[in-house]
Amino acid sequence: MLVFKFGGASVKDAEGVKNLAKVVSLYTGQQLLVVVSAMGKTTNALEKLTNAYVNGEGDVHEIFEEIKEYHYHILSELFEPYDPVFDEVANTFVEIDWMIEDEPHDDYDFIYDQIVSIGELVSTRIVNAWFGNEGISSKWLDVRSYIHTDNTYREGVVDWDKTRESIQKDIPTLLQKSVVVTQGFLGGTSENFTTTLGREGSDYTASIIASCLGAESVTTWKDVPGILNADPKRFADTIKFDELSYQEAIEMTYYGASVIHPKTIKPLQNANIPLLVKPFMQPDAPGTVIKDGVTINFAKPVIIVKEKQVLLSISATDYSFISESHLSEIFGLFAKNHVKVNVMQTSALSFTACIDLVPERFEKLLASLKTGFKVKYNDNLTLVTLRHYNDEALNEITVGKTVLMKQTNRNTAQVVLK
Ligand SMILES: Nc1ncnc2c1ncn2[C@@H]1O[C@H](COP(=O)(O)OP(=O)(O)O)[C@@H](O)[C@H]1O
Ligand SMILES: N[C@@H](CC(=O)OP(=O)(O)O)C(=O)O
Repeated sequence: MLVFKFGGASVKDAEGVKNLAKVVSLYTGQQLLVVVSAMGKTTNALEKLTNAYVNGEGDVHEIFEEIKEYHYHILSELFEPYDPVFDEVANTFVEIDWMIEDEPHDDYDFIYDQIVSIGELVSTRIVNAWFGNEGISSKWLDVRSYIHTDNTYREGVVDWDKTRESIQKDIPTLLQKSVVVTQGFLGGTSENFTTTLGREGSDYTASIIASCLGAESVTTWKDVPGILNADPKRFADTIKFDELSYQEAIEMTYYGASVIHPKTIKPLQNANIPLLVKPFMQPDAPGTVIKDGVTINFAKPVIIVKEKQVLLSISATDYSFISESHLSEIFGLFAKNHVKVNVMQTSALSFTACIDLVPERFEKLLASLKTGFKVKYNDNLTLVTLRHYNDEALNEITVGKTVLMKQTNRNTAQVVLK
């Protein structure tokens, strides 16, 4: 069986939904499970809606109307006015209406997941209904009953045993009868609340399902020809990799290559399932295959750019040397606040860490660090990682910028730039 993943860019409008069905039609006769993300930039819009509802940042109803309008416009281009899919979509959106009727009482991350998840629930309803229209026999599946997580909202941790059992129990039989359409990015807790797996987590969903079912391969359909040595939106003259090893792909995504979610590769490597990254507008193109036993000579370095970085400098209040017990306390606070360290350095008197700016988490981290340490920070920075770097590439990347931190080893160079 095959697992396909279609991201937001592939279903950003009615043409995208039609194209998705055309791609799927090329695989008629194969057992196929299709994972779909929210349409276009819907997750960003739902994040805005959550911020408006919880923090009063904007007009909740106005933002919600725009989200509904966007989806109803796509629906009107695909279906006749009285198609049952209109009610399915309305019944899904109503969950948000119920939530925003009351004042927000719950934790931000919990509310975020209950609201933001609606994007995938709606997009899969639309894709599934369009399959019906096109004569593709399909079944809509609520992934929250199959991918079981703990209650770490916004970063659900998968309970692999429970997930494997649920997926293996039902899905193989369903796949014998029709294409299965399900949501990326979502999971469910044991109390039946919705979790999300981290932004851009739909690739990971495809990988979880494929690994539980021992799929032949996973294909993520993208708006790029495959995996390139750098993001083509930032760099000209990129080159495509025909093949990559699991190891290289893990390193690239770990450092922030946003083309694939970082958690995607490992489960596939463990089960020896190849990951294909292919362009959804050119389904016959070879794309990039990530698999075992690939060695390549990197003609150009791999460049990974991460924006919205913060460089934190932490010292002891009595100006004593930074000791192991200080570090242990600092890392305890990073872990407690779910803040990931991208690069770090210690000197005699301070510990410096480059982290992603996730505003709500950062504020909490800062407050707790300040109870025991002196903290300074610089925000709005960029972290650039070069894999298989050379001095020329490293110099080029830093031209006209101030380097606030630099770290190199044999394979990888990292610079934090202002
Ligand atoms: N090394 C890279 N190779 C290809 N694309 C990259 C790379 N790094 C970043 N990207 C970006 O990833 C985007 C595709 O990923 P993404 O937007 O997550 O897809 P989707 O949400 O549709 O699954 C591309 O449009 C490109 O701008
Ligand atoms: N919709 C979610 C999950 C996801 O993976 O989306 P995409 O496949 O469009 O990156 C997000 O935007 O984070």
